[in-house]
Amino acid sequence: MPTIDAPARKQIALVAHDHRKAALLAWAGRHRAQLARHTLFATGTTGRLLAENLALAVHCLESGPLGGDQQIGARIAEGTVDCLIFFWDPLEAQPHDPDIRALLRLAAVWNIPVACNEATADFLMSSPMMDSSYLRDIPDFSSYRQRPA
Ligand SMILES: O=C(CO)COP(=O)(O)O
Repeated sequence: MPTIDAPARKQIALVAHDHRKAALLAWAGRHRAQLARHTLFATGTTGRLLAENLALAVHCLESGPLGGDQQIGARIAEGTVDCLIFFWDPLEAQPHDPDIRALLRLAAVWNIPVACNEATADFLMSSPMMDSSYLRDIPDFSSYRQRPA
């Protein structure tokens, strides 16, 4: 099975919907020192809040509803995301729901570790695999790519 070598310094994508941003900020504050050892990127507003409140270096993409979720999805397909922390809001419909579903779908396709709440995010951060090299299996899509049209 093909693998991607996720190095000790991970590329972590962070995303939170508006009603979940406070929870993500509180969570990120608890893990700030560890997060700072990785490469962080985020949808626009989430990234700005992380940078302003926690002084973390974050590559800010476009705001989610304006295409930020799709930008992260594209990076997943390109193999440049090692982990996704996505505090999505289970209690409010989002105008860009198709983009959100697409992002979560691509994370499943490419076997990306995903946390959608604090408890799972805690588990991810406490994993020894987060701070060391990790060989992530990716499915062998060669026969799918070569299927007859
Ligand atoms: O809507 C989002 C993810 O679906 C988050 O976008 P912002 O970080 O720009 O608020």
